[in-house]
Amino acid sequence: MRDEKIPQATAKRLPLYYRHLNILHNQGKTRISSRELSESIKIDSATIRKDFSYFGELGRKGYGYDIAHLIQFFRKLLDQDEIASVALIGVGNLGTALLHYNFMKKGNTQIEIAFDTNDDKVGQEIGDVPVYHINDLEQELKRKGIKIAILTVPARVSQEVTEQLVDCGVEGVLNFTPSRLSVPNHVRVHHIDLSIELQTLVYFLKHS
Ligand SMILES: NC(=O)c1ccc[n+]([C@@H]2O[C@H](COP(=O)([O-])OP(=O)(O)OC[C@H]3O[C@@H](n4cnc5c(N)ncnc54)[C@H](O)[C@@H]3O)[C@@H](O)[C@H]2O)c1
Repeated sequence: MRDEKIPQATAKRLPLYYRHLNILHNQGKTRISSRELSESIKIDSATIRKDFSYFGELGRKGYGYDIAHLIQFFRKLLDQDEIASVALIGVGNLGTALLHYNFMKKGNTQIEIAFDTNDDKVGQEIGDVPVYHINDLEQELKRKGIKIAILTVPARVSQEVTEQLVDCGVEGVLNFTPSRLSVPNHVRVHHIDLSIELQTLVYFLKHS
């Protein structure tokens, strides 16, 4: 691999390539051109070639890409052989839906534990995931060595809960709340803001 930083946009597409290559592999395909890959994955072929170029020669001119080789390469790159344990904070409408959604079928992440303040939820198992009281956050996260959290609490408590998470050693937060969170430099926050995605879609429809 070249010794240069991979752009965030490229890094975000890697799991998509990995998932799609597995689908093609399961369909019995053994090799694919960047044009064919582009058509099936709906990303233009110049972007695919540029993304892949960060990792050296993954394909051959006139031959295309060997699918099994690419899968093996991306599996290693994305640490797919290791399962990342995740905690979910806030078992409301969205949190409950995510607990029922089985991440394992799609990748290498698994929600192992959930937390809430509501006594009606604490002690339940939702989608096979146990729900604990937020007061047990530190003890349970440290016991399980969990470093990634999904945040599905109301916006008004999101900063306070994030600070609790950071104090417990969490290094990555997938933030579903509309709040912009302040975190120390070593912590990474990814925002999933559905209203912004929708507004962006509306903008593109109007301006393209
Ligand atoms: N529901 C959606 O479709 C949706 C979509 C996108 C984003 N969001 C965002 O996701 C977040 C959750 O939305 P929702 O509809 O599931 O809300 P909700 O009110 O149904 O659920 C929030 C849950 O968080 C719990 N909670 C409150 N304070 C807590 C704390 N300090 N620690 C732990 N748990 C706590 C509550 O008891 C509740 O179970 C919100 O910030 C919302 O803006 C929701």
